[in-house]
Amino acid sequence: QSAYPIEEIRADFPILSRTVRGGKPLVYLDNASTTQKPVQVISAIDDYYRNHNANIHRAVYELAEEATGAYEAARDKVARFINSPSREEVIFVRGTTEAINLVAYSWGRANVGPGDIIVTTEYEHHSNIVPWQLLAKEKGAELAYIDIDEKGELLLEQLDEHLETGRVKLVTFSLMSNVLGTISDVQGIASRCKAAGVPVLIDGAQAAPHMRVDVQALGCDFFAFSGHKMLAPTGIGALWVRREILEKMGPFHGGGDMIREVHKFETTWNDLPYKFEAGTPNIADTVGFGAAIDYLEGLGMEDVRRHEKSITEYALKRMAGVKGMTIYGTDEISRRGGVISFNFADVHPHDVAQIVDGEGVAIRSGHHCAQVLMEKLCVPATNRASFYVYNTREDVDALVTSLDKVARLFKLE
Ligand SMILES: Cc1ncc(COP(=O)(O)O)c(CN[C@@H]2CONC2=O)c1O
Repeated sequence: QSAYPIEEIRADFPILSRTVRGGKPLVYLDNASTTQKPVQVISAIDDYYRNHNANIHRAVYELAEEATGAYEAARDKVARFINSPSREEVIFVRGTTEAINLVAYSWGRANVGPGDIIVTTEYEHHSNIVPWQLLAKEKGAELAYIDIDEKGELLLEQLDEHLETGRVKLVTFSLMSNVLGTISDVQGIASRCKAAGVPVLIDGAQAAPHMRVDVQALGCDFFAFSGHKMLAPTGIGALWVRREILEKMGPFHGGGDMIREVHKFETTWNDLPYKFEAGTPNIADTVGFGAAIDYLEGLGMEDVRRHEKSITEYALKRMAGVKGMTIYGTDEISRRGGVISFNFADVHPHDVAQIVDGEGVAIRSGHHCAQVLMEKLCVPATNRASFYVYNTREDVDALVTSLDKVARLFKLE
């Protein structure tokens, strides 16, 4: 669409001018793994260390006030970005993995017991399966799955069956699959869980960077996502918890800042959200997270999603013409994010990625931390191309040209 300032956007990402493999222009199509950073984010971090660096929340000198102000301003930006009812419900964590582990530890241990069921789905990332396996094993609870159909859509009648047992204590799922791109029927899940009085955790790692997220409209109780998948540095992300639940949760880590008073044998906790932010946090990268949100808000999440739908639709069409290609997931573009996983007949994905890399195109080959899904697809791994705000149709053309080369090399028909 003409209004989308793709050239100005690309100029904001120095790394996109790189060449690789002997002078070939970099075509970066592994955004589901991590995204590149605009100069606005890089400069925000640089400026913080050059001019405002101090530890936060404690000292009274001006530098510390500036550092605290920058850190807490980032929290306000995150709260607005996900339409949280308040800033106190936003906890900074390292990323989605830590966010989900915090819920499993601080909420799960106090609320899940023997015979209880935690429901998740077949297409989850390991960070939304393994913490629940650990909790279930420790508590004598059970893990249950919602299966997917051949198009990667969740079979919600299975959720009904699990809920009918009356033993379900949590339903936890990805709003968008990082492998299939499937955008799940969150209204269908949340309405069923609300009717059954069961809390919902949404893994928003793949969704939050790519579509407007409104935790109030989603009707979830926990929402986890990572900064590095949305133009921000690694090592910073956020967990949103509905206040009524958060107020009842015990702390995750003990230490400085999360306390009010420490005596030899008794300690009282700090207010929300600081009760869940022990120790010196990742201040500079949090400031970078805020700058990334400013950048995305500047583009507008509706335009981000519109651009990605256009690129993904174009990619699906062009890739369908490549010989020997199998594409996983739905071709219903309104239910698919900017992620395309695919395989070539019996060519190992690592061989495909290697040949494609030789043409300067960076895609991912592997199980994408979703081995339960790989079992379902009956493949050890897939190739995955994933798009973001700076990708172009020319990037897709470069991908398809390199995939045609794979088809020729392996004489695929
Ligand atoms: C859906 C989903 N959930 C959880 C995570 C874990 O996030 P952190 O690693 O930031 O804690 C990821 C990361 N996506 C991975 C990262 O590498 N390749 C991927 O697809 C993800 O895509």
